[in-house]
Order: sequence, then structure tokens, then C-alpha cells
Amino acid sequence: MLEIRNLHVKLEEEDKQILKGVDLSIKAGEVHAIMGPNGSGKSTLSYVLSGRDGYEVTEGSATLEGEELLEMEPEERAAAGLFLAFQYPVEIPGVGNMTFLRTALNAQRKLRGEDEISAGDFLKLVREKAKTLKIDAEMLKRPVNVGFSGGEKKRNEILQMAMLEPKMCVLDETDSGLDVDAMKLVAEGVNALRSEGRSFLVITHYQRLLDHIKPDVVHIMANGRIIKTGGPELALEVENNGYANLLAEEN
Ligand SMILES: Nc1ncnc2c1ncn2[C@@H]1O[C@H](COP(=O)(O)OP(=O)(O)OP(=O)(O)O)[C@@H](O)[C@H]1O
Repeated sequence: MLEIRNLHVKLEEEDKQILKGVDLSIKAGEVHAIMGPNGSGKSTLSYVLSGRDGYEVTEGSATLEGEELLEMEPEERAAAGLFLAFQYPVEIPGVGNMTFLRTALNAQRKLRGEDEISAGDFLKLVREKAKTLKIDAEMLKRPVNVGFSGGEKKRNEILQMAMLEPKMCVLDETDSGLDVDAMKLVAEGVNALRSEGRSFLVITHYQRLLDHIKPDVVHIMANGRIIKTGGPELALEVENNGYANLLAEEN
């Protein structure tokens, strides 16, 4: 599904190398988690995959089902099936949540040469998905994320993901700021989307999220590279011992 090879990324504005040779291979249907100390490059990886400005790829590649993502515009990456749930979801005053969801869905359909969804079908779909995430109708009418609590914003990200049905879902610290119940809701939302043809890359600092979204593979990122890959036990090791031992092994 997603193949990242020797990815090197620097900041466009200054001569600072952030990713220093990331290799990652995620097969269809797999859930991978990335953990790692603050500032190791986890969010940068998710931004570069989705095409955010400000970063320069100096070496390497990232393909989604064999197609080079790094040469596509952000909207083309989304239409190809990539989705990023932000660590800090943005507020969009003046744009209703429903309008945003429907416009995003139809824009992707258009790029894929598909017909627009009818107003009736959209309404049915959004109400059904919102209900499972306990997002009430009033929140759907408000401007995107404006005045939403931290947890509501994160649930709204998962609603976007559920509506767009991407193939490759990247979740950047979706658990931060969530209370225990909201975390379970988000995890249930993710688990409901798990399927043979859909993969997940879950960036998190906490093992507890991985109790709910069970990963197949766990990677540790440090200093711009993946320094260790293992199973779910690796997340437990980090929870118990921190990163010091892993970093020492690396040096
Ligand atoms: N636009 C930018 N301008 C300046 N520095 C940046 C920029 N983007 C990233 N960096 C730096 O790159 C490094 C990696 O940042 P990144 O946000 O990817 O780390 P992270 O692993 O996601 O951290 P955290 O766990 O704290 O969220 C940090 O040192 C950060 O300050």
C-alpha cells in the first residue's frame, strides 16, 4: 500500500535536515504505529506525505499503490486515497461542517471521474457516521471545528475520515487531548474502518491508544529515522522504560 524509501527531508526556509533516510513499508490491511521522542520527525513525515508546503524532499520516494505521492498535488494525493488526521485540527470560520464534508467528498469523486453524491444520500451517510462517533446534529451545522472542544475536533477528524473512506489513513497524535471515553470512541471509529484494503499509520506517544487500536507493527522514530521495528510489545517496552535504552542501542 505505502512504500517509503530512504526519505530525506529538509526545511525549505533553513538548512535543517529533519528526515534522514526513512524506510517504511505498509501492506494493505495493516495497522502500523509510530512512536518516538518529541521532535524526532513524526509529524514532518505525515506532512510530507500529504504535501504540506515548507518541506523539501532531497532524496527518496513515497509511493501509494505504486504511484509516486511526492510528485502529486495535495488534492491528488487525497483523491488517490491518502488521508491525514491532524495533530492540531484547524478551525475554518464561515464554512459549515456539512458543506465542508460534502464539498471534500464531491471534489475527490470528481478527481476520480465519479458522479457527485446526491444531497439525500449524503445526508443519510453523514448522519449515520456522525451517530457512531457521538457527534450531534448541531455540531454538523456549526462552522468546521469553530468552538469545538479538543476532543470534539479529534472526533470530527475521524468523521471526515469515515466519510472520505481513504485507503491509507495517517493519524497524527489523534489521541492527544482526548478523555478516556473519547479515546475509545475514536478507536472504535478507526476499528470500524479497518478492512483488507485499507491501511493505517498511527502516530502516538501512548501505549494506551494501542490497547484499543491494535497495531500489527510498531516503529520507533528518533532523530529523523526509524531506529527499531517490532510488534505491539515494542510499545509496551517504551511505556515501561522510555526511549533511553533504544537510543543507546542505536548509538
Ligand atoms: N516549519 C518548521 N520550522 C522550524 N522547525 C521545524 C519545522 N517543522 C519541523 N521543525 C523541526 O523539525 C523537528 C521535527 O519536528 P516534528 O514536529 O516532525 O517532530 P515530532 O516527532 O512530530 O514531535 P512531537 O512528538 O513533539 O509532536 C523538530 O525539531 C521541529 O522543531
